[in-house]
Amino acid sequence: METKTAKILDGKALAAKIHQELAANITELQPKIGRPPGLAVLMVGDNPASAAYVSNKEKACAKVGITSFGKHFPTQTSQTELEEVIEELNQDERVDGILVQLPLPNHLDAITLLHKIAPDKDADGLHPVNLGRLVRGETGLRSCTPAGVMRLLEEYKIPLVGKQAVVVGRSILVGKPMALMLLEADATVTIAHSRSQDLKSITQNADILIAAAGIPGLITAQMVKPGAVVVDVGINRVTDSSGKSRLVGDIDFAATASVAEYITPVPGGIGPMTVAMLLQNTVSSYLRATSN
Ligand SMILES: Nc1nc(=O)c2c([nH]1)NC[C@@H]1CN(c3ccc(C(=O)N[C@@H](CCC(=O)O)C(=O)O)cc3)C=[N+]21
Repeated sequence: METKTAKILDGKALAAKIHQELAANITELQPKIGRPPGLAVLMVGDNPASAAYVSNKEKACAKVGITSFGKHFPTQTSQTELEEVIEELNQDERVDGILVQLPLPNHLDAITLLHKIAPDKDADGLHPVNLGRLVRGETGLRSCTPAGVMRLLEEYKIPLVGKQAVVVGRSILVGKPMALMLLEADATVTIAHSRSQDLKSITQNADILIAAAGIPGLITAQMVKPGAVVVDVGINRVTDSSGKSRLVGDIDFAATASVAEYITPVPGGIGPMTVAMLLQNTVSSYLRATSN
């Protein structure tokens, strides 16, 4: 019997292309504007995963010509101190984007902190003003991970109008804004989550299935409709039987690849797209800040 294999939605390649386009834009604009775009990345504490992500973001900035203002604070840093730093960055004309790396240490209130970021410098697109703009279909900074998913689907010309899209996960970071963006693109959207009954019967209807629950192996091949487009937003570090650590998504990739028409890999799928959208948001803020 012939076994089919899904085509790969290559986020890593598209992210590289977007980086090149942004770099070319910046090279052209910088002499006219008189300064490069700037992104401030605030990290608190020494969570090794966060440190690795932050360092990736800073490297990506350097590659495209965005100045990164890295601010690394000790774990005990107070809420007031961080709020003051954000206030200064809001006023700093060299800074177009501000990002607070999550998760934060427990004594800090992430929500209150994110509220302090000037909405037009909210490179992560997580400020309530930007989420509200998304609800209303207004222009604004869009959350990076779901924006990266949409950009990747667009690149491969995946039809969305009238299609059944199922988002598994309802976080503020991914699930909720993802559902809104799919709705904006005229898909018929269902949000499933940890309390959903009979998850399989829901996912089996999906023409477009987005897994964003953060649970390794949650989506098995039996849960996927043949010919579906499957997007894996999960980034889970697991230790395999030989004791080696590796990244896996929420989807059983090997088995699902023989059922789906398209699939995103982990790594090399949505992770790099998230970083590309962060840089793109920073450049849009730069254009807006300098165009008047
Ligand atoms: N304020 C804030 N904004 C975020 O966007 C944010 C955050 N906090 N906290 C943590 C999560 C996680 N996240 C990732 C982004 C890219 C990759 C990525 O590029 N991953 C590579 C692999 C990297 C590796 O090998 O470790 C890939 O999937 O190919 C992963 C994870 C952004 N986050």
